[in-house]
Amino acid sequence: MARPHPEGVHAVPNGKREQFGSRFLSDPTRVFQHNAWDNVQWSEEQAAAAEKKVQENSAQRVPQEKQVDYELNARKYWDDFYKIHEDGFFKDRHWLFTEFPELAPSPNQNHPKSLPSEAKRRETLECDRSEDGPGLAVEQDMCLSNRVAEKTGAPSVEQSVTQKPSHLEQGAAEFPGSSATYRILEVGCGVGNTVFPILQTNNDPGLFVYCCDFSSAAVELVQTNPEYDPSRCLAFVHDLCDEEQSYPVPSDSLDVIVLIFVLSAIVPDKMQKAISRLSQLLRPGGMMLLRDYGRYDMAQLRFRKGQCLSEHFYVRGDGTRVYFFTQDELDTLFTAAGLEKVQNLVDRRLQVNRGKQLTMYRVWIQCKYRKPLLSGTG
Ligand SMILES: C[S@@+](CC[C@H](N)C(=O)[O-])C[C@H]1O[C@@H](n2cnc3c(N)ncnc32)[C@H](O)[C@@H]1O
Repeated sequence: MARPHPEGVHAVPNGKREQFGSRFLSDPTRVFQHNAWDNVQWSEEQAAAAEKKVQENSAQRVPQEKQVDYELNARKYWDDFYKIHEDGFFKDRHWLFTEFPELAPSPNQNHPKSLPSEAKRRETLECDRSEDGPGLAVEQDMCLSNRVAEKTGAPSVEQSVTQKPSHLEQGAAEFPGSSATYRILEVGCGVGNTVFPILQTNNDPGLFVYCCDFSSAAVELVQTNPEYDPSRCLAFVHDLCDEEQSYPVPSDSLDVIVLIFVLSAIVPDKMQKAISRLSQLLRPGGMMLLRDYGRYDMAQLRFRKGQCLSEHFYVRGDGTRVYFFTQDELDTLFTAAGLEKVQNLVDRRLQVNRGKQLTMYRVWIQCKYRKPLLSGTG
């Protein structure tokens, strides 16, 4: 262990794998010279202060009837979020291919986005969002998605919510993307900030990308994106907590499943079932990839009293919810689903607002878990 610095940061020890970049703060007087510092480790004092802050902001819980509303109307709160922000909120994440090369095992090296510069990567290695966006109820417009469905041949929003994929009913081998040789599913895809970089970067002709979200507003934005190509991609509405709803692919059919800042959005007691169901879709040797919020991330410390739903689970001002994980919790979720650990890392980053002279300590967790080659998973 390197010696803690009095200001709470110190450089990583020599020889440690530089997973998340390599700008280390060894001289704290230089903190405002760059926008971000990598692999920042916390002092005991800083960790204790974070724990105290969380104890304080979780002392008063959201009343039970409001908790029920946030659960029952979770989809509506996210729909409202996307109707307000459309596709302007989350940034495209071209760092994906550095952290998760499984998404583009044979990338087109000529594509400008396939090999992100370190500067670009620093800029985008986060999922930042407003914690207190206004909640605004807007009536759903299902017609747009149905017009899109007509144009693209994709299932309409209503169809994809209510219809079971026919191949599952009939046991047929045909399903969307069944002729592909490399299948990726992104769950909780939002407006496609992961999907479109994958489609741009991974030029494997055998690639097929499925992506889903329970917000029909988000899925519409994916389907209406000029880069949406139904011969390579299927966007559909799906609630990963809904055990009655089938995915449009059979068991053991996916090479990769991606979860980027989505597991944290669901209620903790539904996480295990959701991961176990997804695990069944992976082919033996297939990988589940996750990046999500870590315990004591700045976003957790910023919550005010009265926004806590249960331990480490909070509701934002706009009604969307977020959980802050430990590495062990994620390990338990994945291993209980029959997967084996390939990677489980914590990324501690110090972001700096040089104009306002502010420091922000971010904590993200990144995991890769594989379905064993010979197993009875589940
Ligand atoms: C923080 S956003 C991340 C979006 C996207 N993965 C990205 O990184 O840009 C969380 C996403 O999860 C979706 N989501 C939340 N709960 C879900 C559920 N039960 N089933 C499917 N999607 C869900 C939300 O609609 C939202 O798009």
